[in-house]
Amino acid sequence: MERIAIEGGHRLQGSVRVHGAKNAALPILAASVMAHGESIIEDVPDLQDIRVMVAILRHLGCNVHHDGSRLRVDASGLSGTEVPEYLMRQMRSSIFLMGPILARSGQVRISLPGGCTIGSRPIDLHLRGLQALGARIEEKHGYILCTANRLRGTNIYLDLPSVGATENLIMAAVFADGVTTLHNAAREPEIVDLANYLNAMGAKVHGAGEAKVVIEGVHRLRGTNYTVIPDRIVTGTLLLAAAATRGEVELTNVQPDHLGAVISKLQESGVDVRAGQNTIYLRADGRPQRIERINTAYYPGFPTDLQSPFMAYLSLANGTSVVTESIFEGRFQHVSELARMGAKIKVDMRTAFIEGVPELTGAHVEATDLRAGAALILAGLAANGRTSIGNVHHIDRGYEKVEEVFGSLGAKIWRERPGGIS
Ligand SMILES: CC(=O)N[C@H]1[C@@H](OP(=O)(O)OP(=O)(O)OC[C@H]2O[C@@H](n3ccc(=O)[nH]c3=O)[C@H](O)[C@@H]2O)O[C@H](CO)[C@@H](O)[C@@H]1O
Ligand SMILES: C=C(OP(=O)(O)O)C(=O)O
Repeated sequence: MERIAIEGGHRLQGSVRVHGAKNAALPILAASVMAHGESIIEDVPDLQDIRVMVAILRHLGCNVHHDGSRLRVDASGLSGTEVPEYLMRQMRSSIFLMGPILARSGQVRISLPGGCTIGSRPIDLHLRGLQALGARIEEKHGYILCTANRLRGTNIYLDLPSVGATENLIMAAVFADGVTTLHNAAREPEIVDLANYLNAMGAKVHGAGEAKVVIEGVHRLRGTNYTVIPDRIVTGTLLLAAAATRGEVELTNVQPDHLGAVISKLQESGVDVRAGQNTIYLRADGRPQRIERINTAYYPGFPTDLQSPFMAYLSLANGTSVVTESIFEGRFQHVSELARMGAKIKVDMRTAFIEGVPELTGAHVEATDLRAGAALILAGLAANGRTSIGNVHHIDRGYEKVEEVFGSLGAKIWRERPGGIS
């Protein structure tokens, strides 16, 4: 099994370009099955989840050409309506195929998706929304079969602003008869990106990024050219790693507006962060100041995906910080791994109390999920001595060429493969 090794204690310094967003590219690729004609999608990151999505698209009969970060998808010959279980299980985003395939073909058969084990992650809101649009849903032997001759526009009230349910229902509603209004929709930037892509193909989605999204049904979508937004979670991870190593970095291809809550907390911790139009500069000189409170929340609140990297950073703070995880009930698995590196963190239900220590020490640790893995990289970069991180496949789901990116900023980080090093 591969591991990531880090010789800690080197300041991150320099400039790096942030890749396109996984969580935007995945629903956009799922939406591409709705078009007659080729879409050219730019700045798609080279990640394991993307490779799984490409495998699903090909299985469904789409023509997909992968050329660096440019993907050409032509779904004119879409023939399949079923996503096999072994592909469904490999990532959470396989669920995004449900709305588009149902909308285009009138039928879809899937099983429950995989993805990070950070909580129970039900899909009840996706299913109830599709039922409201007129789909029949049968759940049998671990499979979900959705059928509908025609979907009909309606009012849908989401109990909570789920990102995935909002995306699935917007996509399904694009081909519904009449108008669909989605209330209490999620407002994440990735939803705006999906709506922009759909609209570029001829859809009529209004209000994405607000709590009320209105979708006027259309009959057909055409292919288009589209560039995915920069990854705000990768941006945040790089900023935190630079801050934890008391470094100085400039990130390019970023959208600072998407990171308001994170930049504000970084500033509160005492680092100099300045946002340009598509750049962010950060410089950190000493230990972080403690943060009185971080509460993860739906966008534009503090993103749950940056909770664990921020906690790794705060484990070095001057004083005790308090972090509450409000979105996923199982997203503190990094705590016991950070403890192996000398972090002092106590957890009470959904709140962690992080008593900052002057230094972390390298250790043998395991990534339990994608962002927990990112937190361990960050801790390893700042720690004294050598850290070895296992279960690297989690990290590869969300960070492209992770050791090259950090290496280009001066980190001593490499991948160890059984029988060799690279
Ligand atoms: C591929 C992708 O974009 N993943 C992101 C997406 O995940 P994902 O789309 O899975 O997250 P959701 O916004 O749906 O989940 C938010 C909360 O709603 C609950 N819920 C969700 C759906 C449902 O039918 N019923 C239900 O109860 C979940 O258990 C969770 O507690 O948004 C999360 C929240 O920002 C991020 O952490 C993930 O990185
Ligand atoms: C939780 C995440 O991903 P997924 O929803 O794909 O499991 C994430 O990107 O942090």
